[in-house]
Amino acid sequence: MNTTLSTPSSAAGLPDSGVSASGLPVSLAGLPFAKGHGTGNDFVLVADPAGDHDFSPAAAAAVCDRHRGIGADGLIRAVRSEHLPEGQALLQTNPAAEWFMDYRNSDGSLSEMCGNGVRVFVHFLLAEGLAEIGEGETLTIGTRAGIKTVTRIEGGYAVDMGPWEFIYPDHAAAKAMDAVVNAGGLEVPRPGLSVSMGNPHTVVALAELSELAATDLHTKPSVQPEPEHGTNVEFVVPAEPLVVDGVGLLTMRVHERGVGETLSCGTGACAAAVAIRFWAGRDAPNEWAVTVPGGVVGVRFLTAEDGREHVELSGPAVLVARGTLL
Ligand SMILES: N[C@@H](CCC[C@H](N)C(=O)O)C(=O)O
Repeated sequence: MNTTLSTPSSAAGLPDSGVSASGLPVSLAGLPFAKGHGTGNDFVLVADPAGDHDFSPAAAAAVCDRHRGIGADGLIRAVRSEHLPEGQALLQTNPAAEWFMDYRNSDGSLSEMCGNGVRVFVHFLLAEGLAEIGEGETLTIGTRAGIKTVTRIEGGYAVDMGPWEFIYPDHAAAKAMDAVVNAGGLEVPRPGLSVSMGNPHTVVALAELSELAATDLHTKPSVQPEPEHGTNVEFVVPAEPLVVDGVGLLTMRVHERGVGETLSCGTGACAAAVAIRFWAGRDAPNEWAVTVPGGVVGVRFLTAEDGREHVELSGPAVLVARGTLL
């Protein structure tokens, strides 16, 4: 007997209208990309100088899919600021911000900022010949969290992330915590502190590395109250002793908004240092080393030219591959 299976064209790998066999919009077919990471936080990077290739949330999610796409924690598009409304607004205050980092999480959602991403973004611009800086020189980058200055340093990049803020200033200052956080593997819910690094974070301190290892981040931790647009959640263990040679030592795992658990989060490392420094009090250091599953990033608190306290994030940036979207 002859049996014929009826298969929808998309499942057979045949394109639906407007979608190529890869599942991406046909308009993106042929677009070159690079793959890179910063301490294991990985990104697909696309150069789109004239802003011709805006990715829909679905297209970004398809590219970042680890089974059916290239696979990444986020998609980064390099666009000349003049071609995006957000970029044009930044150019009014700082004409040096030629390039804009258009960042999407792996679920396709936009984020204001990505600390590991902006280092890899600058590394990508240099590798593509779209910008040129030597060691000790800086590049001014537009992001949805404002302008960031990135300095090329030995072994990587240092980013002036700007000032940090409490998300609930009155509550945080009065009670030293402003959220209750629960996650699988924790015996009881924990107090958290909500910190903005341009994007939202909720930081929880744990006492032991064994407790950190037992925390289940396969599902999204519950955060009450949760910031309006969601939050990234950092679980942090301060070292014992906390400070060695003037540097505060932290170990962190993170559940990222729009992604899930990642090997590293630069803005999260900054938020973790902000919270632990706040809890530790007056004698806490200004320099921190934050160990994440994917490596170590540095965080420093500096008084900037504007007289405000800024956070500086430093770490490596690596490109691992180039290819073409089909
Ligand atoms: N991994 C990033 C943060 C990426 C954005 C985040 N998931 C959000 O939605 O805010 C980093 O290195 O900072």
